[in-house]
Formats: sequence, C-alpha cells, structure tokens
Amino acid sequence: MSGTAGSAADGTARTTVRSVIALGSNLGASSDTLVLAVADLVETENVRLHAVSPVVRTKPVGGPEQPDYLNMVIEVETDLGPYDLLAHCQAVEEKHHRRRTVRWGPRTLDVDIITYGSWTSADEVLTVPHPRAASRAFVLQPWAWMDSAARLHGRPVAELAAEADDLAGLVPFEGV
Ligand SMILES: Nc1ncnc2c1ncn2[C@@H]1O[C@H](COP(=O)(O)OP(=O)(O)OP(=O)(O)O)[C@@H](O)[C@H]1O
Ligand SMILES: Nc1nc2c(c(=O)[nH]1)N=C(CO)CN2
Repeated sequence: MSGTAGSAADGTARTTVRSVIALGSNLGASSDTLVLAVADLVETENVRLHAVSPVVRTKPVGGPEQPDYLNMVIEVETDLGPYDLLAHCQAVEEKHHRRRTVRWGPRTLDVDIITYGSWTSADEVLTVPHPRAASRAFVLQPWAWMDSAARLHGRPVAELAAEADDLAGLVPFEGV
C-alpha cells in the first residue's frame, strides 16, 4: 500500500492515502442525495475531503431501462484501510436506502472506490482500481474536470474519457 506516514492521536503510526470515490444516483432526489452522501462520507475524521468534481447527468450504462443518473467523483484523504473504507462507503449507501436487486439497476445511491493510493487488488470483494472505471465516462469525465493531471492505468483520465462509449450521453448538471 502507498501513502505517507502520519501519526494518530494515540501516537501510533498511521498511513494516509488519497482515494478517488465515485457516486451515482438515479432514484429519488438524486441531487440532494449526492450532496448529503458526500457530507456523510467525510463526516468521520478519518476521511477528509480533498477535491470535488462537477455533477454530471448521464445516460444509464447497462442494466434495464431506467432513468438518467447524476454522477460525480470526489477525492478524499483517508487513514482508513481499503476494506474499512469500503465498509464506510457501503454504510453511506445503506443510509440512503440503497437496495441491491437488479445488477446495474436503478439505485438511490451507489458509492464505488475507484482508486486507493497506488494500492491494487484483484479481490472480488474490493477490486482496485475499480475494474470498469477505465471505460466509464460517467466516472472519468467528472474526474478529469476535478483533476486535470489524473491518470489511470498509466493514461490520462481525460484521454480515457474521450474514448469512452458513454461520453456522448453526458452533460454537466445545471440543477433541477
Ligand atoms: N472498487 C470497488 N468499489 C465498490 N465495490 C466494489 C469494488 N470492488 C468490488 N466491489 C464489490 O462489488 C459489489 C457490488 O457492488 P455494487 O452493487 O455497487 O455494483 P454495481 O454498482 O451494481 O456495479 P459496478 O461494480 O459495475 O459499479 C460490492 O458488494 C463490493 O464488495
Ligand atoms: N450512467 C450511469 N450508468 C450506470 C451507473 C452510473 O452510476 N451511471 N452505475 C452502474 C453500476 O454501478 C451502471 N450504470
């Protein structure tokens, strides 16, 4: 795992890592849900907000016929290990009434870990970088707008976004 060593309040060594997290919603009051979910994610002192992307409206990729999504990404600095960060993200999904029914089906809130420092994992419980992020404009484009220097799998995220099939269905979200 990569990161810079820090020091916890109890004096124990701690590792601080930057992580990119993607959020999506296409059920309920999606715009409000995204704002509240970001606040929930950084409510703990172990997860601090570093950067926020614009919100985009996107056509659904995969799954059944369903409403358009609102998507965004954030970058956080965290002292949580990767599996604790996943549990934290899933707790925030639960708080916003996420139900897992249909694969790629509509949801009030989806929170995915896209990167966790330079740490990689092929575990199906937590695959990092997220296995489908490199082909998803709904992740890549807001990420590129948030951080123009961002790279994924060694390539500029803006370049990956330009190649993604779903880019044509993405527009900046201007409000309700
Ligand atoms: N990087 C990751 N971020 C979030 N969940 C992950 C990640 N890698 C693996 N998972 C696992 O994926 C499982 C299914 O997640 P979820 O229901 O959010 O999938 P999905 O959003 O429908 O599809 P997709 O994974 O294509 O975005 C979770 O229970 C989690 O353990
Ligand atoms: N536009 C869009 N499409 C999706 C999304 C999403 O967040 N936005 N999430 C999915 C499963 O994670 C599947 N398809």
